[in-house]
Amino acid sequence: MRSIYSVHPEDFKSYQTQTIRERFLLDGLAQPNQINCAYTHYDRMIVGVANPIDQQLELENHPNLRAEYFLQRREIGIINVAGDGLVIVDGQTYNVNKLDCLYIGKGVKSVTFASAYSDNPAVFYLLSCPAHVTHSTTLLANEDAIKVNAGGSSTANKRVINKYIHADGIQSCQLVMGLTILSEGSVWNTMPAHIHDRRMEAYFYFDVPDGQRIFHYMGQGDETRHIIIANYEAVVSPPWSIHSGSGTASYSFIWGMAGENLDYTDMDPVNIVDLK
Ligand SMILES: O=C[C@H](O)[C@@H](O)CC(=O)C(=O)O
Ligand SMILES: [Zn+2]
Repeated sequence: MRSIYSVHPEDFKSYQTQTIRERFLLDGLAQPNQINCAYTHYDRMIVGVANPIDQQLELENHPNLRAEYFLQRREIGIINVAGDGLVIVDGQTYNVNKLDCLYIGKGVKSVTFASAYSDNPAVFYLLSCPAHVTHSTTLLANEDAIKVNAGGSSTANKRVINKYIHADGIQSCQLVMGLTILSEGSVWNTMPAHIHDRRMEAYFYFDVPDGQRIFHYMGQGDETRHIIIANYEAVVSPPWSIHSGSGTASYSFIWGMAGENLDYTDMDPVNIVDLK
């Protein structure tokens, strides 16, 4: 499992493209019949993708965790972004289809991923952070997620924010997770931008059309940089950084956070005119 270490904002100012990509971009996670995870030192969040095709994939323990099994001291949120999928949790099977979310609490010993159809396989995005108590394993279908309309077409940022794991949704220790779907013709996410020094965040872009890319902006509000991101790639946002993107076409992304609180709305906005 690849490790991503924390970066100081003063050091970040001197980074060129390649260093920004090495320190923050999580590419190559989605591989057929594999689970690939990265261990970040941002709130110890693990970011991963399980892409079962014609095999079941077991979430394996990792030496970094110094645990008896993956979820001994962790919780995990799972969102499927592709074909119909199954997640087997200590022997119980959950149907997790596109845009559905499954939360699994601390103490579960066995988590297995499978696709319902090998010719239209599931792609499960995973976020796992340390947990101190057990919250119930909970499946939330997309239609039952809280939806918030944001932005507008005149500013090319009309989108729907779907909240799954948060203070008023699926209960967790520190994980907050959901996804945002851009309307056709809208390309800007999270603009106006914000930071939240209390929580790290990771974005995972999906439904990016072939041949299109996302310009993802990061850095302190007056020292922004960008990296260009493809479908099924994730990017880590340090607590001091904005996280915002504009696509060359419409797209969707999963956001997820861990840290001090579970209040989705706890953000410190950066005015558009103050960005540099
Ligand atoms: O802290 C919250 C996150 O950055 C995202 O949920 C923002 C987002 O989905 C959007 O504005 O489109
Ligand atoms: Zn945020």
